Amino acid sequence: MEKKLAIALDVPEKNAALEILDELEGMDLIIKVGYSLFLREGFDLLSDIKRRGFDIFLDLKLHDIPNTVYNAIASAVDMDINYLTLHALGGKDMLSKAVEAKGSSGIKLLAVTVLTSHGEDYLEFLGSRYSIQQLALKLAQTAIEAGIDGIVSSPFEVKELKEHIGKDFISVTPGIRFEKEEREDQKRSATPEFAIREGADILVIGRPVLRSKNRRKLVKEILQKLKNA
Ligand SMILES: O=c1ccn([C@@H]2O[C@H](COP(=O)(O)O)[C@@H](O)[C@H]2O)c(=O)[nH]1
Repeated sequence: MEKKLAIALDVPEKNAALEILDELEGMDLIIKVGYSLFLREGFDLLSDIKRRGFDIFLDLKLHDIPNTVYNAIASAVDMDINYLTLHALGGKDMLSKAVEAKGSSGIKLLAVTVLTSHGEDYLEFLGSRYSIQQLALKLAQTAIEAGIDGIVSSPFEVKELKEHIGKDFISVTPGIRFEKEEREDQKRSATPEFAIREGADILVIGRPVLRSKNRRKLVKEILQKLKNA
């Protein structure tokens, strides 16, 4: 598939969001809206995003009992969104119900494996007998078997997932940072070049773009890297 860039619109409210959307208008981008902005601004903001020609990635990271996730996704299919996340940790039954609720709608369901803010120490703390790589693969395999469209992981797991999962899927990688840039809370972060090389299909980037003095220029540069891949 054509490689894409998702901008994480992690800003506190609508005016800040619109300023960024206006700056990026006309570019071939996915706009990722997390639950903090969505809870504050709701569907109106999603319409603003669509009106500017962007695809919408609603990052709600659903994780609940199967029936509740089924109902959430049944509601989501009526909205004009392109991608929606849920946690693979919710298990096979939850993932299968999500796929059932999605039905024939065009929405792409993306399963989050191990958050990019976690390191091996967190799995040790949980008493896991799996490494991050192993757990991400196990969760991704379960999600893809259930019929989920894509997998969210750090760039470090992409190659292994692509090699071991016998089906096509969309690989989505947050945790993107430029060389020598502050990683903040991202423990498994990598450069755009690395993520592309490993086979990621959608790169998700938030703060490095949001804090840039010239967001449009920076986004253009990343899009060029994706185009050249
Ligand atoms: O494992 C995950 C899953 C989702 N995210 C989300 O991606 C962006 C990353 O933002 P940055 O500012 O580039 O760190 C953010 O919205 C997260 O909620 C993730 O980082 N890791």
